[in-house]
Amino acid sequence: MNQNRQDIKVRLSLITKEYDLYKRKSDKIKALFRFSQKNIPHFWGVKGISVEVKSGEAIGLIGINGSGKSTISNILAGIIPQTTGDMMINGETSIIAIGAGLKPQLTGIENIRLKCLMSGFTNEQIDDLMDDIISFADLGDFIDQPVKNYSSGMRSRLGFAIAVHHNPDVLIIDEALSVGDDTFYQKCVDRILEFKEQGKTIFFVSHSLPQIKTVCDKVIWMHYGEMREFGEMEEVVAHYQEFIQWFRKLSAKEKQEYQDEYKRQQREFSEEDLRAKALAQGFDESVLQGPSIGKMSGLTKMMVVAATILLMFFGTLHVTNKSFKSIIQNPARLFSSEHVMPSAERASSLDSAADRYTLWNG
Ligand SMILES: Nc1ncnc2c1ncn2[C@@H]1O[C@H](COP(=O)(O)OP(=O)(O)OP(=O)(O)O)[C@@H](O)[C@H]1O
Repeated sequence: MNQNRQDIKVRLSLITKEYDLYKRKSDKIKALFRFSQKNIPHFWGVKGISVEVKSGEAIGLIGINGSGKSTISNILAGIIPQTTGDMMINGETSIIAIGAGLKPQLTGIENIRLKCLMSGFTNEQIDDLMDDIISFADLGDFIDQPVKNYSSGMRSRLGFAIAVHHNPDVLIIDEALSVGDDTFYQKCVDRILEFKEQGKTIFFVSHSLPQIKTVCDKVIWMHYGEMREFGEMEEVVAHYQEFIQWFRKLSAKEKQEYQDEYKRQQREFSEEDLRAKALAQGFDESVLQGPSIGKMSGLTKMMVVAATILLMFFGTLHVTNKSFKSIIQNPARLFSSEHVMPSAERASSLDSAADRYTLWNG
């Protein structure tokens, strides 16, 4: 049992992602100061998934468009926080998604240096790695061009070359192999298989079932924010194909009704539903907590606002050198330019004035 626990590289416990569907950017800022989030439409992109993955396993993420695959890969990579749930990752992660983290204005070489510096490499280490990364990306003269001039396949090559040279413990690949040509695809697959042999963990998001079959041992089938199935690759892929065949046979109206119903469930999913899920899966209450500041309760928000006002008040007192007592006696003094000296300070300043008078006048 202990051995098994040590071997676990990634553990997701009831992970959710709730998106706020703001109409305008300004609504997002306004919401920070609102005590209730009730009037903002919500959408649960991920509705509480739990999974344990071991070292050396390659996990495929499959599912129709909008089922939550990229949301999970972004949470795993730390690009976005989960709304609730626990995530344990034993080691470093690196994500390869088309263009993820690449700065369009910088050249290929500049992007390599920037991403490596951000990952904690020294300039000497980067100099040692640079030729290998450039050779893996195989972009010719384009390596000196700004990334904004790259095709999606070229961005994917650069992203892949950088990520595999970071030597991460957990490699997340989000559709990045779908845009490369056959030669590059084979080079990437070989490197992924090498990683697996070294005991690294791979998460592989793809719509291509042949790619999933080449790379993955196990598969997570995502369906409208739920993990519909997690298990051996062959079995889950077969069930997914059966679903796709069934879905294709539906009429346009039936397809629409099916999608509308699941989307409704994603909009109306509630904390009570999540609590029930936690209970059913044997989790305790702590798994219902999350890191998101936007989801603070009304009381917490009030306390944060009160603390901020107090901080500003005492900060102003400190900067303007006014005493708490004098402001309580006359609050208008807080905004006046008059300097109110605390009594002890006033006494000592009177003493020193008297001393100066004695010194000068004898
Ligand atoms: N920033 C966001 N704000 C609101 N909703 C979002 C946001 N990002 C994703 N979503 C919604 O969450 C759901 C899951 O999206 P996600 O991109 O994870 O799906 P996916 O399975 O990767 O889709 P695809 O196969 O099309 O790439 C979708 O319904 C999507 O519309």
